[in-house]
Amino acid sequence: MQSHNPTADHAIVAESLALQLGNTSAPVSILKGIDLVVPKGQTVALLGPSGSGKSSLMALLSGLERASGGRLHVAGEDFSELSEDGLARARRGRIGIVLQAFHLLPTMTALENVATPLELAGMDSPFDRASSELRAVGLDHRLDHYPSQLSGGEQQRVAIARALAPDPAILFADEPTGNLDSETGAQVVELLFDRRATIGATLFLITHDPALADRCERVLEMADGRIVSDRLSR
Ligand SMILES: Nc1ncnc2c1ncn2[C@@H]1O[C@H](COP(=O)(O)OP(=O)(O)OP(=O)(O)O)[C@@H](O)[C@H]1O
Repeated sequence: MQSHNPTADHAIVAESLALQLGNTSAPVSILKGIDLVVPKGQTVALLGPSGSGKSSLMALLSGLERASGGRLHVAGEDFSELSEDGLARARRGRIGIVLQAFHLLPTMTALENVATPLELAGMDSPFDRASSELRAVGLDHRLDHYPSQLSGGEQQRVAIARALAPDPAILFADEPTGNLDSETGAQVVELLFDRRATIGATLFLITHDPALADRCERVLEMADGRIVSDRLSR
């Protein structure tokens, strides 16, 4: 008989997740036991004061950093069992990440910025796929432009296209509008939610903006390394 694996039904299952930094003689406890279950396809906003641990939690959940303790399953993979290399492989294609600073490679065009990770992940027709995702974010006329030739809003749209082109199970976004003016930020948010809905990815979004948080189905709040509030917003 096949055993039922509850972690496969969820995008994220974290149990007593902990993160300590600093050296062993003077460890600093950054995350102090996070328990969190996120169903597939849910949109989750993470709020909390500066220094409360939001980016650190996202770094663990997205596989950018390893936890110091606890268990973590993400998109059906046991992240707690993986080495750094294993995490990098597990992230590929499963997880998309959009950060406040767009992190595009300056020597590559918009098209190359989106296509190269697809190529590295061994996906078919990376350039066709990249240009179709860039078209979906309204940048078909900017494919051959370098990041320095694009506005902030356009650069963030390239970053969104890069994150979504592999069809990830989970999209993580850390203050994705933090470097944009409010009108451009609002357009980028529309696009992010629209594209996410089209591919059905789970969304995990860090924001300081309560209005943006309310667009998500669920709102978590952190304080001092812990989740202190967890509510459904609609
Ligand atoms: N590499 C590090 N070494 C030591 N302490 C760190 C390190 N990175 C983060 N911290 C500390 O961990 C705590 C949580 O930081 P984190 O960046 O996760 O908070 P945050 O809620 O995302 O803050 P913000 O909203 O300002 O981005 C902070 O007290 C920070 O100083």
